[in-house]
Amino acid sequence: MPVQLEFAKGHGTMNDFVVLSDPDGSFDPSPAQVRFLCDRRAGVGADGVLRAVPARFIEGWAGKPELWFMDYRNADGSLAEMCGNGVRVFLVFLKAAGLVPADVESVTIGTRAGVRIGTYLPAGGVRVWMGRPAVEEPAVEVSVGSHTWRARAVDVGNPHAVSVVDADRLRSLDLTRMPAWSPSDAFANGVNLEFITPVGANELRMRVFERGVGETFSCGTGTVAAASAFAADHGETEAEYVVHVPGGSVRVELAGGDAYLSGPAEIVYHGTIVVPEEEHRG
Ligand SMILES: N[C@@H](CCC[C@H](N)C(=O)O)C(=O)O
Repeated sequence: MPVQLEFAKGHGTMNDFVVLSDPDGSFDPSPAQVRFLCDRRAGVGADGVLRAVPARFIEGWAGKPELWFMDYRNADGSLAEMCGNGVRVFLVFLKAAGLVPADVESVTIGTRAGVRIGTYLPAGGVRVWMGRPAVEEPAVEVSVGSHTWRARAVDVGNPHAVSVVDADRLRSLDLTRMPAWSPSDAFANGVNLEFITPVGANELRMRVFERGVGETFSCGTGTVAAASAFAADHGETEAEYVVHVPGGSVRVELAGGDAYLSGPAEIVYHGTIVVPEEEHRG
């Protein structure tokens, strides 16, 4: 049966999401329903879906059952462990929807990568504790067209591979198709691919090809991966970077092995949509 849903549309540095409130765990969208919601022509249009659901409804969740869980899906219907821009938008949504007290300063949420803690910033936006990224030596290769770079694999709860490229190349990269990586079995579950170039003291510019989406205007976990890889290249463990992406800028702090991501997030409209049960294209 088709389902009528209320939704919010939000974004963080133009990485955009359909946000759903599901307090009684009654709407677990199928991959086809996620694809419909994210379809920019036939549906709402977004890079992913964020479902706010109490963690007790998530199979396998071993943490506190009363937490709000950010159930994230990519636009192609696949599940991902984490979404950095999504956490900020999720926190803004929780407050706007009255799902957390209006005067709360920080919220701990569940994700498939574990808990994350977001703090509302006085000037707007959210700062998120992003866990402890695991950075590998540059042992994989990533290719776009005829160009190949060594890349570091970085685990930010979800998988990333970060390549440093020169500024002209960054501008002209063709990310309309998924870049290739080698060895081909390096990322059994796929990977998000970041391309970065330094643009000033502690400033990076980044483009990204996201697993399950394609090129997006921003990827929060990707910016944390980029900062972590760049810091590792320079033997730094304590560092702070502004990362510029096509959709804006975010700040990444690395301190004692922990990473923090700060940036804007907003809900831009609300709506109602009837979601078909099955694939909507014939
Ligand atoms: N845009 C997100 C990352 C979303 C998940 C990613 N595509 C994956 O499959 O791991 C972010 O802001 O981190």
